Amino acid sequence: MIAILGTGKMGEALLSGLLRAGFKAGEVMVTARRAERAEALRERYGVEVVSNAEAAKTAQTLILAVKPQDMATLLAEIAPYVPADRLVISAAAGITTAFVESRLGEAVPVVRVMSNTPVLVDEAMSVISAGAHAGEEHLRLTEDLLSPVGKVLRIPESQQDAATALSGSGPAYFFYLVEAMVDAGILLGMPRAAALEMVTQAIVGAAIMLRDSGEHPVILREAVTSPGGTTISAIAELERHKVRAAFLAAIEAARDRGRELAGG
Ligand SMILES: NC(=O)C1=CN([C@@H]2O[C@H](COP(=O)(O)OP(=O)(O)OC[C@H]3O[C@@H](n4cnc5c(N)ncnc54)[C@H](O)[C@@H]3O)[C@@H](O)[C@H]2O)C=CC1
Ligand SMILES: O=C(O)[C@@H]1CCC=N1
Repeated sequence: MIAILGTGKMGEALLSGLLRAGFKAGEVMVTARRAERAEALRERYGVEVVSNAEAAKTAQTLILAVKPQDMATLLAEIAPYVPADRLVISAAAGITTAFVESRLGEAVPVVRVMSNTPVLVDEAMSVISAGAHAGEEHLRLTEDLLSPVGKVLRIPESQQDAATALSGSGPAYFFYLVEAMVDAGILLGMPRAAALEMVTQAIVGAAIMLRDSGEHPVILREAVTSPGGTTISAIAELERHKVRAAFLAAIEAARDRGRELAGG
């Protein structure tokens, strides 16, 4: 039995992924704070919605998907019911395996995961790191849960905040870029729906080329950038507005925020 504790946006995305991957609704239980949320999850997925204590007592694998700010309260609630033969997977930004371990009291195996919302279309990027009491077997179990819904990569825990900033938040930067490009289409007099369709297909095509061609992104960009042509005029403006520097600073800020979250 697998339990997802705190079934918000990420928890629900993981739940739907597990069900698509072949888990039966009877093999997954979830917890939710609000009664309407519990009812919606029950109705949508046919899963049992239980208390955190009940989930901790029953499930062999616990996936903690509350916000970092709510993690201490959740851990205090479940600590009396989590013996050392369970696997605890923490999906929260910033929260270290040591933070979870210190609050569970026993030598519980903890695996830290940072996934992202493309889990909804089985294209997640999930990075995982083992805590002090987690071994190969626990990393394998975590990979088995996550690989049906995307890629899984093992990384040292010291890189988790950087990974959160890159791939955890990554989809948000991409949607932001789409919004900006669609606005540019509007500026040029394009109908919004047509602009969105063009931008979406350009980006999906580019993403698939990047993934499947094995080419470096610089080579792919250069192939679009004709001498004296249109693309270099756009790139010159992006450089003038320091878009690359903005990305470096933005992703560094996200990494720093992840570090702060563990403390508060
Ligand atoms: N949204 C995203 O793209 C990603 C989120 N994450 C991580 O996933 C976690 C959840 O994020 P979101 O889903 O965006 O937030 P959210 O606010 O949608 O979900 C959190 C859920 O936990 C529930 N909750 C809080 N305390 C609870 C408790 N004691 N017992 C039961 N339920 C409780 C809340 O009611 C809420 O439904 C965060 O730790 C975040 O860092 C990680 C990767 C990507
Ligand atoms: O914004 C956040 O804190 C979470 C973590 C990564 C993506 N969303």
